Amino acid sequence: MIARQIVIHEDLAATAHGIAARLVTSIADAIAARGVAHVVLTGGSLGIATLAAVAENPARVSVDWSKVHFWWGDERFVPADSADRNAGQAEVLFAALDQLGLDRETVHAMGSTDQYDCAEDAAAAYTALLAQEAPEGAASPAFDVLMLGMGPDSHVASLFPNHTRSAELGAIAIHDSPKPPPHRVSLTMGTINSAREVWLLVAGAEKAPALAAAQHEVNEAAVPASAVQGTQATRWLVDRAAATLL
Ligand SMILES: O=C(O)[C@H](O)[C@@H](O)[C@H](O)[C@H](O)COP(=O)(O)O
Repeated sequence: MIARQIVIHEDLAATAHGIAARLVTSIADAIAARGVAHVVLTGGSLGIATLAAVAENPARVSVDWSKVHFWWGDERFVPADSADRNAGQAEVLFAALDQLGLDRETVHAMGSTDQYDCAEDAAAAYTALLAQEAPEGAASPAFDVLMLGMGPDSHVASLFPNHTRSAELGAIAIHDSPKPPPHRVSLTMGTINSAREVWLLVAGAEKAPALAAAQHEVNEAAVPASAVQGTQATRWLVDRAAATLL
């Protein structure tokens, strides 16, 4: 049975700290069970606030961070040092974990315009990297936790309503993104839904209609967030303002 859960927290800060505590515990559980943890990170205000909360969570010292692989659900295809890069914004966590054994070789950033001529090439390289770390016969690691923000339009990763979709596994290039910047790399819905647990991080009143729509019926094209599902659990970790229409 796939667990489906909605947890309502008081506000954005409480949501970030609640998710951080849950994440540290889930990572410790994965390492205890399988010797390794694969975690997919997300940008966005709540996504980055969550990483900052992990960086100061007292339980972080109990995790062997050298056994953790960090991946990304999506990335803006911009220069490596652009403030738009999710990977750069996550330094708030990585810098804190450097002292706790984090191996930067297992922080798998998506490619930038410094490395690749086009988003297609960056996506192909990420697809290859996912396959390299995947168990025999799989296209990507069975992510223990895959976190996603959700836009007010119900987009997740860089999968926007009635925009580019792919039935393939791995990462794809996105162009003409309705939200700037226009060029991005994103995991596909199939790869997102291959994760053991998918957590949707949603805060703010402007998200209330999309959060309600995502619970209503599955419609991947019109409401991408509605189609997200982990193989073991799907958790909507939200704040009170986002939950007003539930
Ligand atoms: O790539 C992007 O443009 C953002 O990262 C985006 O996908 C974000 O995760 C959601 O829109 C939620 O963002 P907020 O938490 O800031 O609302």
